[in-house]
Amino acid sequence: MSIPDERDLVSPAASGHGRHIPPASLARLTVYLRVLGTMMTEGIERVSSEELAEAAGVNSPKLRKDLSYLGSYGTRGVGYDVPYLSGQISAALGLTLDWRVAIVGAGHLGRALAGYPGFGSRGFEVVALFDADQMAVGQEVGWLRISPVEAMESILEKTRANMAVLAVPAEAAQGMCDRLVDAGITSILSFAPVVLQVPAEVQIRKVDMATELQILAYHAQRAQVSALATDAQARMLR
Ligand SMILES: NC(=O)c1ccc[n+]([C@@H]2O[C@H](COP(=O)([O-])OP(=O)(O)OC[C@H]3O[C@@H](n4cnc5c(N)ncnc54)[C@H](O)[C@@H]3O)[C@@H](O)[C@H]2O)c1
Repeated sequence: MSIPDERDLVSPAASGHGRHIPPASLARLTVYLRVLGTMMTEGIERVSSEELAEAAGVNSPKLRKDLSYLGSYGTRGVGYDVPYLSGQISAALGLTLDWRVAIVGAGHLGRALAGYPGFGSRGFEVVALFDADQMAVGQEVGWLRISPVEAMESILEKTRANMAVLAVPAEAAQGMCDRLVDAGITSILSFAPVVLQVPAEVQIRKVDMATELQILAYHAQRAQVSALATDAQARMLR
């Protein structure tokens, strides 16, 4: 993901509890939600913060801090009610809303996203897929048919899309973003490697795998340096 900024924070209204949720906590909340979902399918009704933290791969003080943003503190000795906590996180993340996603750009990425069956169970229904290439228009991807971008506004209205994913080349991204905004879309996820300008009321997130890889490389290099330093220290003490 791109470097977090103010826009990466959930608005007080969206958090449902009047507090901003920092981006790192927000990311972990989605992990807790997935873990709680698995617990519910296994019929688990209560979970301690230690158990939930372990299943999510975090420490329990961090988990308790994250959940405190929702006003959820659990009950000492009893833990958290699994379905209730899951509902609370879903509400804070806005997942109780009906998210209907349109994908703009049906190339490698757009088709892979449109064909992925895992979004529905996480609350996101892909309702339309657009492309500017007449050769692509009409082709089927999963259960969707690629629509011509010329008809985007009317199809967005007809499908009641309220979220969009931009998977077009960088040079087409701002123009398509403007059209989405003009059509009333206020939540946009962009894969295009450009900075997009949107009005303040529009939420935009950028997915940048190259940035993620650079961050990963930085941490891997730090871990290597620190392992070498520990080695050298151990040799000196021998
Ligand atoms: N963030 C990441 O990690 C990541 C990874 C891969 C690709 N990307 C970016 O995602 C975008 C898509 O990548 P891809 O590999 O799918 O490219 P692609 O060339 O396979 O697909 C792009 C598609 O967009 C269509 N298109 C062009 N202009 C359009 C317009 N105005 N309206 C609608 N459709 C239009 C093209 O016809 C094509 O089908 C690119 O900007 C790429 O740089 C980002």
